[in-house]
Amino acid sequence: YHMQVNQQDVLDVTMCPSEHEVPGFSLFNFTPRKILWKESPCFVIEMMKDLGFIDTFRIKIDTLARFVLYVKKGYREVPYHNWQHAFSVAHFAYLALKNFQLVEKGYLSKLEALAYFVSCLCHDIDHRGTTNSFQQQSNSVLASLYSSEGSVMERHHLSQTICTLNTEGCNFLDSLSHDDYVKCLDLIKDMILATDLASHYKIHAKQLNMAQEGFNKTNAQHRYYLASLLMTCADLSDQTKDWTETKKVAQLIYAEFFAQGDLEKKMGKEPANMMDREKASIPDHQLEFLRQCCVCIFKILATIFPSAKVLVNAIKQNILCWESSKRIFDKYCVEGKTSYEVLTSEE
Ligand SMILES: Cc1nc2ccc(C(=O)NCC(C)C)cc2n2c(-c3cc(OC(C)(C)C)ccc3Cl)nnc12
Ligand SMILES: [Mg+2]
Ligand SMILES: [Zn+2]
Repeated sequence: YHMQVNQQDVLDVTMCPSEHEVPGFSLFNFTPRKILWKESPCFVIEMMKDLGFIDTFRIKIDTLARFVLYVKKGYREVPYHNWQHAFSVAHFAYLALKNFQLVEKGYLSKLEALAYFVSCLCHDIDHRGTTNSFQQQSNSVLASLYSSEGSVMERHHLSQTICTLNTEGCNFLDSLSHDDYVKCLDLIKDMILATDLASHYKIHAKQLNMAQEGFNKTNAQHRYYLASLLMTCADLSDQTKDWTETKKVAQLIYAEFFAQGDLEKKMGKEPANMMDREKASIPDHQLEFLRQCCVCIFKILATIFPSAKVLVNAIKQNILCWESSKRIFDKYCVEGKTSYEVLTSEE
């Protein structure tokens, strides 16, 4: 596991000009996918500087730069679960930390805030563009490693994160006290494992009544539920942006899902409808996912942080857009086009 990151790349990132004042960068409606690939490592450093992590944890910039470059290289060029997804998820963590004032108001400790941002950046490292159930079905190496504990992919993302930290010259956490270091890795473990959809469904009800009871900062369970909620919100943050962004992201997600479905057919398996490019009805599936999964999660967030109401409204706006585009899909699908052809053709 020694992909080379060359010294010049590290220097470029450490010297990145701080005049990265992109208008609206710290607003919820900013779309991080517009940041250039080449410049994204610089923006990660800028965000961490802005969040005060560099000073608080005495982080060496060249070590951090090397870590970020290795993490970026650790992502594969799959349609959705790539570095651009990781960067956009970390950007949402930055927005949440700043706009909800998570540390200032005592919702997260400084260490939890650092763990949250780093977990978002690393939460899908080395994703292959296939689901946990596909790991079992295909008897992948990862399934043999982790299927007894579940959350197969998430355990792999965690292990890749630890490996990257232990790579020569990459451990930017090495100035933390021993206790803080152990605590930080524990938090990263909980946070990355929280991004497994199955884990989310297990604790969703508990997160709901935590929000209704009122978040209690001294309750360790509440702090765990909040950290998990912040991870899933970050992972789904594409859905809180404008319709053009949401539609673009849907094209990427289904490119991945249908590639898996094609693989499953080659393996003689029957893919789920959602993975089958011939059978999937994208608007219906997205409407279900937004109504069943996204809206609920962000409503809980908005119960704790009223300023997150704008995110719920953005998702509701996207639901309306999927409903109106459903009529167009239905018309074209009658003419024999697949859902995906309509999604990728209509401008
Ligand atoms: C736009 C959008 N549509 C989706 C439609 C279906 C599914 C899906 O996995 N269905 C279950 C089947 C595969 C067994 C996920 C979707 N999805 C996610 C997503 C969220 C995840 O997990 C958290 C963050 C915990 C919810 C984990 C992975 C992914 Cl890809 N992100 N955006 C989307
Ligand atoms: Mg994931
Ligand atoms: Zn993700």
